[in-house]
Amino acid sequence: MKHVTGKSINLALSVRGRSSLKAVGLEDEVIVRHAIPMYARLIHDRDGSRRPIPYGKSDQCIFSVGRRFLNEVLLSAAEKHSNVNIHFNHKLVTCDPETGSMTFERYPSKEITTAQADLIVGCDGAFSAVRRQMLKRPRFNYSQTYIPHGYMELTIPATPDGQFAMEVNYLHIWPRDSFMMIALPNQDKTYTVTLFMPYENFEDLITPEKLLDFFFENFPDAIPLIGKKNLIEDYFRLKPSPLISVKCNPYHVGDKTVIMGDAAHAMVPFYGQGMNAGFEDCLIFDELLERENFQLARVLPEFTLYRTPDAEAICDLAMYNYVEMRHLVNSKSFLLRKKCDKFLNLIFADSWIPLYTMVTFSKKRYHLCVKNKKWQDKVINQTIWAVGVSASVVGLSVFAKLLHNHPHWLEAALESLNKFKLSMPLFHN
Ligand SMILES: Cc1cnn(-c2ccc(OCc3ccccc3)c(C(=O)O)c2)c1-c1ccc(Cl)c(F)c1
Repeated sequence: MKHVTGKSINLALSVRGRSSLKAVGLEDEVIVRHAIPMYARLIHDRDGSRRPIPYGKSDQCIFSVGRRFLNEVLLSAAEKHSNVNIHFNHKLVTCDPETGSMTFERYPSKEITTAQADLIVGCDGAFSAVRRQMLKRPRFNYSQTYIPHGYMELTIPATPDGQFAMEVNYLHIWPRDSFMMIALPNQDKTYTVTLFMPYENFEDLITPEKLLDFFFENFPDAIPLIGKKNLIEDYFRLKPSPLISVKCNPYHVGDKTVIMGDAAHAMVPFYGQGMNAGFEDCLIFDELLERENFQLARVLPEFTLYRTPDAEAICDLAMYNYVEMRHLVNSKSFLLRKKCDKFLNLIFADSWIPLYTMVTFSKKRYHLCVKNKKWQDKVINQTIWAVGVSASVVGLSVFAKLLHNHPHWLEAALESLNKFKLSMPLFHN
């Protein structure tokens, strides 16, 4: 698979994305025919040990799907509709979001062609050409953040006998402080490995020796899996891709233009929700079309109003995870975090659900996941505080009762304290 800079080779599909595929009758084709379920994380430690942490019940899994396969399935399904015309190799050069006029440059002829739309739906990614035109309009809010980390995709080939080189139904994670690496399985028995690292670290690894030393120190078990030759060739052939988070508002212009997916809310990949959020945009937009009887003048502003809090919440959660995960210096801290999550969920059952579980394995609106998490934290803190206070009260009353029943214990304690003070020159005033 040729690496296209900035486009990950495989993606994590979870329940939100599945629901959108189901709505267009493609869930089985993607899930049954192609996707590889990952029922747990497999945390790789520096010493080469691996520990699985299941996502939860057996039906709670995320799926690894290939971008190319997904594109092919979606395009094939779209072109089956007689009213769909697909024009490849047409780059949108500019558009007028208010009138729906569009100008394209054809590749490779560079011929300019125009078109007029009743509705422009801009799903053209984090560096959207449609959004660029919206940006020129008054009262269009926009913010973007490049994080110091970049990412590079490497490959773990299949074994000589054509099998997966690692355990297959896992999301492989190597948590290493500010370096993070993950691997998702592909249908061709390879793994796509994504190395997340500050650009300055990528820039430090300028020779094969430095690269191998770095991997030997941080990801020793990955060297034989990727292969030294492949690692060196891929690493120096590719360039790290930037990671950007984009928020903007509104997502529409009048009844003529709407943006969705990364064009509307690009997020850093540390929640594995980018594609799921974009697919969920489509489902929500479709439901609004039905509900408002295709009145675009109502549907578009409603889409902005409804979707903005959720899109911004998941952008914030992904950035929050980016910060959090860098403090998981090794697998033990990652494991501890997840064990705490599991313990609290066991103790507080349905009133305490790990945030990752709410986001990944439910369709609860993203902003309500955050709201619920804040409520959960408040309840936990209050519960722990109450347990702490009552334990102290109980402890003190037991202590007072003991002293009441054995007054000589207090005399003996005070006498030995005096002796200790006399023996310590520090206490002499
Ligand atoms: C592609 C994909 C799909 N889901 N996730 C994901 C993300 C976060 C997770 O935990 C957050 C957390 C763990 C421990 C402490 C705080 C937060 C978990 C998990 O719990 O398994 C899984 C990723 C992913 C993407 C990039 C990196 Cl670097 C990564 F490690 C995983």
